[in-house]
Amino acid sequence: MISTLVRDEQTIESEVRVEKNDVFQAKQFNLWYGEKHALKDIDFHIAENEVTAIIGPSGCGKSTFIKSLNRMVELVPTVKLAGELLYRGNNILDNKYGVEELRTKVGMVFQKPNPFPKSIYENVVYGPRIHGIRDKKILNEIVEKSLKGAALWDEVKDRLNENAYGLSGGQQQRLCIARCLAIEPDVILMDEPTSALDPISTLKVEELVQELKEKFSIIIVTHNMQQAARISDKTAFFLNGELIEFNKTSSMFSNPDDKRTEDYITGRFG
Ligand SMILES: Nc1ncnc2c1ncn2[C@@H]1O[C@H](COP(=O)(O)OP(=O)(O)OP(=O)(O)O)[C@@H](O)[C@H]1O
Repeated sequence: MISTLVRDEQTIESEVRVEKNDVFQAKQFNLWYGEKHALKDIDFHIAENEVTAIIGPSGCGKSTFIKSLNRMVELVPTVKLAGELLYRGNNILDNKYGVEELRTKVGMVFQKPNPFPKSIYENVVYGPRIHGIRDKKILNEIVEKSLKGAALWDEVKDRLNENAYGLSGGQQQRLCIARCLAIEPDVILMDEPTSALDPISTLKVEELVQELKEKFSIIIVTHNMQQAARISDKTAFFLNGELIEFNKTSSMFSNPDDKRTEDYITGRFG
């Protein structure tokens, strides 16, 4: 009987902890904005080549959490951090860890498309140029590969020198994804990337996310629970700065472990 229980426990554990490497692990991670305790004792692991969705009501700490993963959150002067955030096994909160290097590995796409007021071409080569790539042939290859990766190439290949502001909102967001791919990241953070897009553009970005996870690990904040259910492998539910539940998306949406998760996903609050 005992051995059955032990085996069952292991099976439950392995449901989430499948045999893949973790890209990120949070260990007792805490964050304060001044006196405001915005993230509380977060223990969490994010597997590679998966889509991890972060859901929860407004103000629960979703954006704060993903902005911690590339240390962007530290741009807020009042921020205090405690605990550990491991990227590929190294604690990124360690003073010795280079933020620049981290940001070449962990790219980010924001809620509102934010292309630079430059040509489509210049937007994509911006990051590689900063990293010292000058060879025109290599830059051209990066542009084609990144735009293809972001499912935008066919729509823009004949207008690469036009200003990015001339693209539609959905195209601009895919350009921002291409700009992110151009630095060859390992992880892509997406903070509500479709909330400013129409349904067709949203669908394109969702399909793209499914393709991108073959090569990258994706962490996506979304207010849209149907979207989390459609595109993610695992889902984390945050509430008031706490990680309430983290599970396979199919399990969380069909049979949540915690009553608060159930209340949220069935629309009783939020
Ligand atoms: N720069 C800041 N200074 C002070 N408090 C902040 C700051 N940014 C966020 N907060 C607070 O931290 C908490 C978490 O905010 P966060 O933006 O991470 O929530 P969220 O879940 O992403 O919300 P939303 O879904 O509305 O974007 C909130 O109470 C918010 O008011």
